Amino acid sequence: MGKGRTVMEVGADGIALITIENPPVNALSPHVLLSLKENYEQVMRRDDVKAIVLTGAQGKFSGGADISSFKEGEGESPRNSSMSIEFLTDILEGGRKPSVAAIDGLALGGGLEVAMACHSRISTSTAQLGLPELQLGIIPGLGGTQRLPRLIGISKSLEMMLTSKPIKGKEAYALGLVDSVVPPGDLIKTARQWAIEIADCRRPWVKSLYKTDKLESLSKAKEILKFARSQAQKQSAHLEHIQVCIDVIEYGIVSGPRGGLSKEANASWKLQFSPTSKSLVHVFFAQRATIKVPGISDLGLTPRTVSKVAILGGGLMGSGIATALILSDYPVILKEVNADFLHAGIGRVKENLQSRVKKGVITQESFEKTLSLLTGVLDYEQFRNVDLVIEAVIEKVDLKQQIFADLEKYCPPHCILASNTSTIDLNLIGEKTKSHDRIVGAHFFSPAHIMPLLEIVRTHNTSPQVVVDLLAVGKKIRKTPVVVGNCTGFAVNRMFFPYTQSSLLLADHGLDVYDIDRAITKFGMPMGPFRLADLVGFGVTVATGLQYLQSYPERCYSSGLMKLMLDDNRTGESSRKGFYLYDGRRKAIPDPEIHKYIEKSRKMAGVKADSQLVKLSDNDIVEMIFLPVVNEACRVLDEGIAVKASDLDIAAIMGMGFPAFRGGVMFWADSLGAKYISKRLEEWSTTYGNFFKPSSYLAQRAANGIPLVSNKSAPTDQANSKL
Ligand SMILES: C[C@H](O)CC(=O)SCCNC(=O)CCNC(=O)[C@H](O)C(C)(C)COP(=O)(O)OP(=O)(O)OC[C@H]1O[C@@H](n2cnc3c(N)ncnc32)[C@H](O)[C@@H]1OP(=O)(O)O
Repeated sequence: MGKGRTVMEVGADGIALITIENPPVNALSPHVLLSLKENYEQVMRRDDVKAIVLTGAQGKFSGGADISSFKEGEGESPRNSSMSIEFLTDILEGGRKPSVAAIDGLALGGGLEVAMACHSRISTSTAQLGLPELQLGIIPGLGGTQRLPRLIGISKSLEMMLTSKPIKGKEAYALGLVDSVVPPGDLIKTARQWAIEIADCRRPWVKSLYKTDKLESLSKAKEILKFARSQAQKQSAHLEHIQVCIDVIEYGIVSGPRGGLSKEANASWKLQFSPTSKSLVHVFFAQRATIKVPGISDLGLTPRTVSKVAILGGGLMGSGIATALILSDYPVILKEVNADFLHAGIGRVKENLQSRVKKGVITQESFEKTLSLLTGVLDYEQFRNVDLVIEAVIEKVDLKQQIFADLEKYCPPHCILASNTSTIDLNLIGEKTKSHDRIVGAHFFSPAHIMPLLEIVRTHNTSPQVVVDLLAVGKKIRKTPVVVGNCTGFAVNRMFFPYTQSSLLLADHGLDVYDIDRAITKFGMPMGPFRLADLVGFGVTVATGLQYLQSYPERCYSSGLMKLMLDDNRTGESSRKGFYLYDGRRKAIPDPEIHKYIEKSRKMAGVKADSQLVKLSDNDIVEMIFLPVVNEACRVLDEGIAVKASDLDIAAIMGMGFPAFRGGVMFWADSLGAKYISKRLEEWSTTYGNFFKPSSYLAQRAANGIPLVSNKSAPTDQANSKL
């Protein structure tokens, strides 16, 4: 990110046009803000300037404060307070000359806050306006908590801040956040005219900070804020900054906006250095770094056009993938083996789309249009002009081998041949073909049209062009791709296996499964391992567990617990009986009966209930479950299966539900330190066996006293050499 600047041009009409220039998103770096302040000090002095139009270069107003500079200034006194009060409030908003913001593209965070300090805002209909600071663990720090409620009311402004979702220019106009919506070509001209009219007192000179007409009454305001506070407490108990944001808004309403500004500035500065913000900022950059893959994205390859996609298998995965693709305008051919299966597959796609219509995400009209992109087939006839095939049939090696041999016959030679397998070695799948360079894994997560992660699995033979093509498809369907190497379980499932196994080990050793689920949920996972096993179904978990046992026998804890329950027709949520019992509304109710299975499983494993383990604290439970996950993540990195540690953070957050506010599994591990993790694992391995044995990568880092991940977003040397 460059340091940026603002550029000023004074026209014969007396308008100073100030343009923010800091590609790619015109972020408000300290340089940009300083330069803006200097421009303003100059225009206030110049007699030839009547009014100011503020805009952003390259069709983007501003993407907000420069996130990469957040770590600067820790321990110093707040910089935001002088910016939000002395500059924005006293010079820009309080100055003798009016300012109009001309907004195209983005006005996010600090960008929108600067625009709100202007006396009027003109935007295009497609401009995106929002205050997404909360998603970074901070609160708006340039007056947003005070000006937005005064421009559009508390209810809507709370919604915008709490969801971090931007609104488009048209909606902003309806709410009163912008004063006019014009085509991009008329933006600057209109803003100039508007600024002149304000200066000539032909239009109102509005200071947002002191507007009151949109604010709800004090009693109503308190009611809205109380409700928001209790909702946030229920949904995001770990996230203190949400409560701080609500407090700051309330303070401004009760004590006046000027006091609100100071409180906001201090709180936002402090939050910037909180562990939550550091984690979420790491996640922001880690997510954007997943597409930077050495030996792939640095070759200067251009993605080839993918105009048509074919999917094999209309089950849960295949139909979800088809839904994701047609929703992004890809024409899709869905192949099944018989008319009944095909009918069911298309039915699933329809249901996925219908649920969007019900939620108001798409209209009935766009439902019809989207569905018309899907064609069901029973043979390969229409595969002759597809550019990408995604196989999503059941996990049977011989079936997949036959399918890939057929695909080689029927698809054009340039067509990418992808498999959605979650565990099977891709070399095995492609064994009966000569097309190894175009075979790749496209591992989606269920439900595929909703879950944001796409694991792109490359073998030693997959061509970089194919990976580049798939990265582009992933971007178009709005998935976050993580490029990984080929092995049993790839990255996400490799991390999932020890998660499930350590939970089963603890249960066999006498720990209450409901206590485990509670401790893990308290840590921030959406549900505990046993509730998750019920959701996924024991059949799948037992089958994938076997694959792991075959591939990595030296470090498996093999528990018979789920198999025992499966044999008794307890399959998980689908049979309304798993570790929990389920009523008709999916409520999970603990079942004392499960002790019977645990007793049996314990006997089979030849272990005894351990009085030490039974007394474990919540923190110890979390560590006994997640430190083996960290250990496996270290192996994945060491083997070059993942290119960089930050990719594993994203894979854990988006594929496993690891709490983003902890920064991902490796970022969290670094907060504990390799030495501590290795020591704990070593202790447990002497008592409970090899399952806990620290990997050589971890042990080496611990012994040498270096952080687990020395440079979190830099590729490992091993990754370069092995992939
Ligand atoms: C004081 C204030 O209240 C505090 C704030 O303003 S906090 C900042 C608030 N703003 C935000 O949260 C916006 C964050 N950015 C985004 O959501 C998206 O980047 C966007 C919608 C602006 C653009 O999305 P998109 O076009 O898909 O591009 P995207 O790949 O995300 O970003 C392009 C590049 O700009 C960088 N970038 C985007 N916004 C940035 C920002 N605010 N600061 C620093 N870098 C930023 C990205 O890291 C990326 O860099 P890279 O090319 O080196 O990987």
